Amino acid sequence: MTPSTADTTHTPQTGANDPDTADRNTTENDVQATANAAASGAPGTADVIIIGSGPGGYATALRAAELGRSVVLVERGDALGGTCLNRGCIPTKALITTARAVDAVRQAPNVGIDATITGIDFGTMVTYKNRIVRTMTEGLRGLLAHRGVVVLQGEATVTDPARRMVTIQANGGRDQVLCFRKAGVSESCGTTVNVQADDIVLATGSRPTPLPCHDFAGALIDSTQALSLVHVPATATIIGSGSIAVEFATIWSAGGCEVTMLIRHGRALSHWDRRSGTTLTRELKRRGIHIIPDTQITGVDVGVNLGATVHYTDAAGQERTIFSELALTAIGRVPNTDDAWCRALGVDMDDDGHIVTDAYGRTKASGIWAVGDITRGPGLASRAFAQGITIAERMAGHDCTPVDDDAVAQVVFSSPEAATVGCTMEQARDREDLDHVRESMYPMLSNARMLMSGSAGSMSIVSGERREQPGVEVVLGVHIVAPNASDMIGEAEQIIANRIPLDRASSLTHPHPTFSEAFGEALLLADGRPLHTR
Ligand SMILES: Cc1cc2nc3c(=O)[nH]c(=O)nc-3n(C[C@H](O)[C@H](O)[C@H](O)COP(=O)(O)OP(=O)(O)OC[C@H]3O[C@@H](n4cnc5c(N)ncnc54)[C@H](O)[C@@H]3O)c2cc1C
Ligand SMILES: NC(=O)c1ccc[n+]([C@@H]2O[C@H](COP(=O)([O-])OP(=O)(O)OC[C@H]3O[C@@H](n4cnc5c(N)ncnc54)[C@H](O)[C@@H]3O)[C@@H](O)[C@H]2O)c1
Repeated sequence: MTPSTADTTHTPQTGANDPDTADRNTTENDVQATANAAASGAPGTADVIIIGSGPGGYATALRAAELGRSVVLVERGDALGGTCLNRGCIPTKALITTARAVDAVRQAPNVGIDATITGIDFGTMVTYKNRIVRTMTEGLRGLLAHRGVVVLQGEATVTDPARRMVTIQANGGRDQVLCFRKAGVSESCGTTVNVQADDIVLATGSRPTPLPCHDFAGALIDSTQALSLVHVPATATIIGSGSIAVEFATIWSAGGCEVTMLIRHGRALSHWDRRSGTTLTRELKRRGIHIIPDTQITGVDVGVNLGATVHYTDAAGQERTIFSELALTAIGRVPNTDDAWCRALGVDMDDDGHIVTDAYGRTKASGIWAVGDITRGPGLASRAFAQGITIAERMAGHDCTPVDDDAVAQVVFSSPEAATVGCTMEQARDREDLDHVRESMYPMLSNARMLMSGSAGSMSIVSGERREQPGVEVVLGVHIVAPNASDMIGEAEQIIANRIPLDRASSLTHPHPTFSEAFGEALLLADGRPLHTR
């Protein structure tokens, strides 16, 4: 397996042999065989070709290669890892590390440390973020090479869906498609490369949604531009109240920026459970973030070096404006499925442009699969990883468990964190397959570690019975706001996804004294056996 070069000025060399496993040897032999074919001008072949190297694409590639399939992964960007590693999860969390440190210093006097913040060096924050990103993307390149995945750098299009032919063209100012078989070693392999595969996996990801009234321009920026800033803005307006809005409010506010959030509803995370949204909104305000609820954006004025003036109507219907150095639009993302070649694949798409698949990632078109943000469901790296594994195993003929979107946990890495999995009380009440739905609220400050943290929080558990299993109460949803919510939600996800009965889940111990103990106590409370609560 290797790509063929349409202009055969260069014969690709084979990668170094890695004798770790027999499967790897098979793959390397395929590489050699098709490299010879490529030299004679025949089309390159692979068992699987994947378009896009984000979490969905690279997880599929890693698992497919592990299962002994020959894999080509195509990425048009310079770095591997897609949005998550380069413009999403990793850089934001690297910057949030600073926000955590700021919180710790603010809390320091309460625990006997005389500490104040005399300045925040955003340049150092950016260097730190870039170093983390580089380490992760280079690590991914090394891992892919180790598994025998051939990486091509160029713009991919599916040119013949029926034959599963993908054409890769040099892009980004380069006149050659680059081929990586070893980490860090590239070979030029022509301006255009064709690869024919048994299976094509689409993993082209998503991009920020612009405001209906104004595209991104000047000081009206998206999250990618926000991550490229080399200074903290003095003032910023953030439009939206989802994960991106709340995380940038946390980062910039910690860096000394005066942040105003213009939100459509009465609370941040309005599509989450009410208690979490209300608690988090209060905590963000307590940290100095200005939140204006029930607004509707009517226009934005921007100009080079002139900042951004956002026009909106407030809760009373009054026309208002707010001026700031920057305005960040964070109102969701659109799937990258609008290219003509993608529309011509013969796959079904929903009204938002998401590709429709079955539970295993298979589209309507034979041999074409889709993974990650281009499919309908939570736009999360964690989900894309799990989908990628499922697709690779299904393509290899394995019997595997599909991803259950209803049991995918979401975390917002604010201060404090917010985390959710499963359904809210309102959603559970509306479902016809559930009976005896109820909600119990655990008072977070009765947990010792919560008390020590100096932060407020909330935790609620939604439970009920599934009609198919009457008499067995199970956990249906868990919603947490707490400094370590991201660590606690994993346990809740296991309990919900594996449908562990509430009486069994609540009988497990939790190390003492920990934040996770709060979840154990909340389960006991939900099961009608409260210990340290009334
Ligand atoms: C600011 C931000 C923070 C986030 N934080 C988190 C978080 O903390 N936790 C979490 O779980 N999720 C987070 N996410 C979401 C997460 O990043 C995405 O869900 C995830 O990256 C989706 O993976 P993907 O593989 O579907 O697509 P992407 O990661 O978008 O990757 C798609 C790749 O395909 C490439 N591509 C597209 N078209 C072509 C083509 N024609 N040829 C070649 N290559 C192509 C693109 O260059 C890109 O590299 C965050 C997102 C953002 C924006
Ligand atoms: N920690 C994480 O897991 C994390 C962090 C960042 C981003 N992400 C992912 O990235 C994607 C994008 O995040 P996001 O925060 O942009 O989207 P989101 O879907 O989380 O939130 C969008 C917000 O924008 C608001 N909104 C929508 N249209 C609007 C309009 N016209 N005017 C004003 N407000 C409007 C919505 O009410 C909502 O509050 C999501 O899929 C998210 O899961 C995840």
